[in-house]
Amino acid sequence: MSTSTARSTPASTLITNIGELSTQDETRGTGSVLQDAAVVFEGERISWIGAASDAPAADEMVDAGGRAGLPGWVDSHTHLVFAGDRGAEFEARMAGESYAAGGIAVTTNATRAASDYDLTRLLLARVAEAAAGGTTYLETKTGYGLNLEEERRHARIAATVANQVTYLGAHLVPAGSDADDYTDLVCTEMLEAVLPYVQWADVFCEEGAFTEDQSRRVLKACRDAGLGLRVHGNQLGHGAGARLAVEFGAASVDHVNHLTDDDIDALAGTWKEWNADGTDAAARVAGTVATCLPACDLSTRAPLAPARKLLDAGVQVALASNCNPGTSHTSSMNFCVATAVLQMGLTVQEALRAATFGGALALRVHTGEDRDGQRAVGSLAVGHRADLQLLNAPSAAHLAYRPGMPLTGAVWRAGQQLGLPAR
Ligand SMILES: N=CN[C@@H](CCC(=O)O)C(=O)O
Ligand SMILES: [Zn+2]
Repeated sequence: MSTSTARSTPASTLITNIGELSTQDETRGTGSVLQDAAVVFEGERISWIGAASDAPAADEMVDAGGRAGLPGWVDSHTHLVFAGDRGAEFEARMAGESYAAGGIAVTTNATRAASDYDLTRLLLARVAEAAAGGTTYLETKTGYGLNLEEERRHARIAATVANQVTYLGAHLVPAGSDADDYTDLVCTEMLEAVLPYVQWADVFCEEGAFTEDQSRRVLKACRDAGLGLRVHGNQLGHGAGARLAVEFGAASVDHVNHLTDDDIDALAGTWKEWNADGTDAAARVAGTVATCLPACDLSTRAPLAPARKLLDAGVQVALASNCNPGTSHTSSMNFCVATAVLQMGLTVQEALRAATFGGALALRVHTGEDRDGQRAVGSLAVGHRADLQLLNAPSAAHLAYRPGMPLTGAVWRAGQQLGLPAR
């Protein structure tokens, strides 16, 4: 992600006197939360982590003053390439209307009418807003273009700003199109047009959007084209989304509000090897992450996704903002974490993990180098990307203990401290 708010970077930075450091580093096991800790960055990478009393010297020293530190948020599900406003639709929903996929068309009209300049400006502003809230790595999607030229344009613009881009041509069948003809287009020329810009493909498998059969065609064509897969599924009702995600080895199924026990078992099955005793942490093969979107659940008055049940079944969970103008007009991961703790039954550390390591797992950047040659994100360990946030609080529990308070105190992305808006 690039914004103009980054400050110049010293060769090395020591952040010391961190009262509580939630590393989310799996290899530390139960010792992943350090007290009185310090971290050293060299360029974009973490070069040292440990007790503040043992910390080496660095070119620059930041005294955290006992505040809490944690990885930057990894937001693995957003729709930030859009223009227009759907506040009236939201207000009608709060007055009793229910959410339907058809609202997507309103944003499609407004987005098609926006220039490249305006869409880029809007996207940059949204990414900067997310970064000011502690998000240091994010995915975004196409899906408001819904014709070949517009989907290509949105993918191209997204790729200039987001860390990873997902092709969601199969978001809605545009008005006046035959569903099967449109699905064919998504699977052929449109797919070819977006390929230079995207790493992932997604399909909205839901009543009012794409059927199981159409979704299967999209997933197959996109997999054959070499894209990683994800699915918008089980948002509005019990559907085929989670099942298809497992069948196709998708990296995530997102929303998951309406899951049967069989769906949960199928998702858990993809994590069997990961969860087996004695598997080396670095060598484990990731399964299908269940991505929960609490801000969306609240904004659509949907039943909250069963994050607790999923975790208890052994499924890896991510929390993401789903920032979009229809169902979740917020990029606040602090809000998602607070909701997951207060309403979805997660512990503080489980929610932090889902919003950092879980998102990285869903984007397959939890370990090693990502597709752009960048480093692992979502956890703090030597060699990982230096993405860290300090809270204006002594512990991360304050995110849920003081919900809605402006707790993001300082953010580093790839070793660069971001200039946060003054309060
Ligand atoms: N569910 C499908 N897509 C978006 C909503 C899109 C819209 O209504 O504009 C979502 O993830 O919630
Ligand atoms: Zn979405």
